[in-house]
Amino acid sequence: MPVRTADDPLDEVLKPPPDESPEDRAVRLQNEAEAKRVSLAIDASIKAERHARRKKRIVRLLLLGQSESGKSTTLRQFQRLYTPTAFREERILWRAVIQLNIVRSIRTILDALTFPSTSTSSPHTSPYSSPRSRARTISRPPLPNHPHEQYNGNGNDTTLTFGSSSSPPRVRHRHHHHSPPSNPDSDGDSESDFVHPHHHIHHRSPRSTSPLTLAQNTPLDALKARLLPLRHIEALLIAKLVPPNEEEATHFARPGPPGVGVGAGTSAGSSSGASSTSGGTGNHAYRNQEIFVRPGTGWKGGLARARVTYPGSGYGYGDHHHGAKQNKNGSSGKGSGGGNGATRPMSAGTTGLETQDEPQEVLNMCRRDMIALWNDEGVREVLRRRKIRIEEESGFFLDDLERLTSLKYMPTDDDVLKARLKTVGVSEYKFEMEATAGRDSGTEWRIVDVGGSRSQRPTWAPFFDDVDAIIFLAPISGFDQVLSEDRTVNRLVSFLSS
Ligand SMILES: Nc1nc2c(ncn2[C@@H]2O[C@H](COP(=O)(O)OP(=O)(O)OP(=O)(O)O)[C@@H](O)[C@H]2O)c(=O)[nH]1
Ligand SMILES: [Mg+2]
Repeated sequence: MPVRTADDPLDEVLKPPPDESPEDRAVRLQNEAEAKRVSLAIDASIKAERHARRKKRIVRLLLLGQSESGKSTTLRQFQRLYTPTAFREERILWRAVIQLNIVRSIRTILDALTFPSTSTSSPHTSPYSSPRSRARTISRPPLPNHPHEQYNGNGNDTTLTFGSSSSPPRVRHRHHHHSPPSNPDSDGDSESDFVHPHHHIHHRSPRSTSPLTLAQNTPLDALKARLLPLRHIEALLIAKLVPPNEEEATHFARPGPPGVGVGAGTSAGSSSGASSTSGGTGNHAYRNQEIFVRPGTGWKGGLARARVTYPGSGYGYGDHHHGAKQNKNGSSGKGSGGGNGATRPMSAGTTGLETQDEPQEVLNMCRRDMIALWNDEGVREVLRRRKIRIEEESGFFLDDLERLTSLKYMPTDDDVLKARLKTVGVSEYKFEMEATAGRDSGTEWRIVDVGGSRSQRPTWAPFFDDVDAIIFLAPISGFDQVLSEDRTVNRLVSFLSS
């Protein structure tokens, strides 16, 4: 039977040496007292933390619904109502999204004028065309492939006249001839869409000078040339919004054939890795696909010129991003980042964003032309006949150009809520109600925002387990609309089967 030499093996290890001097003994005792003090402090802190965690109520909320149903908008509403200070500080960062929304709306118009019906302005392919018109065109046969509607590559073959011409509607084809549609008012995507008392489409030799003008007597070609910098701005904004390592962050629309549209062949310029941001030989299939970024703060961080740490800010900028193929137990899962001590972009007034912003300067420079373009009756008529209702689309700001293009423009709360940036992936945001929001502090809200398009829905599954509430958003306008990702599916039907 073994003989015990000590009650505690540690005593054996830690016991003082037998020949310890009185001085060494004093030092040792002092060290032991200090160690005990630190240990007790750690115990007390752990106990207090446990107590606080038990006291704090955490509410987990999952936002679900189709794409464009308003999930991210609802999230922003939460931020606006319950963390107003943080929301206000962040508004300047939304300016880039609003700029991009504007630039893309303008390009949609110019594309509609430049590519009458074979290109992206077709309701069959343009995400900017009204969902209603898309719904109506679901079962239509493909567009007639009229030779005169095809782009010939020189960028000058199709020209439009706008203005107060009293000439009757007419279509002239210098190189091609075909019979006009039997019913000019039919709902089809026919040549008749482009015939209007106030404008005339015709083809001319590439060398001819455009006789065609906007109502303000501005030749369309000249206007397009003056709006060319918007192409660069579009690429620049995407490069700003998309983190450098984001491979599929954007299906950025590629420019059309050389020399056509808002601008052609403008490279991404300062692109810092935004994939396929531009290029002169783009594939039309990608031309008008909607731009998206991963949710979370990645794009916001990219916009901020400086960062600052807000200890105890109570607002979780360090939201947890979950990739499309990642479940919530993945490497970016809960428990890290966010909350106190999170890093967040600095806000307006301190970053200098409002004074040194190239896109804003370019928009300011182009504002007269953009306003003229949008307000031109002939242009409106072309859009109407093309059934492109950008004013019904999310991210529509063209009615507010005067204000939005000011050099000192600061997005209002409403602007931020209206801005459209598609979500891909899943992200969790932490909120702790600010005292100014008039609510009890102590409740932490964790809101999960997901991408709503059909390809994104498998990523929702892991988040059902651990939620206190789910808000499923269903836009009531969807009854006669179709999914942008599949225009053969009615939105309401898709919603009911989600
Ligand atoms: N008129 C109107 N527009 C709204 C309303 N709610 C949201 N919107 C607009 O509709 C768009 C909805 O976009 P998001 O909130 O980004 O939609 P989402 O559900 O997050 O879409 P995905 O990120 O693609 O899944 C925004 O541009 C809003 O401005 C509303 O109640 N009325
Ligand atoms: Mg969203």
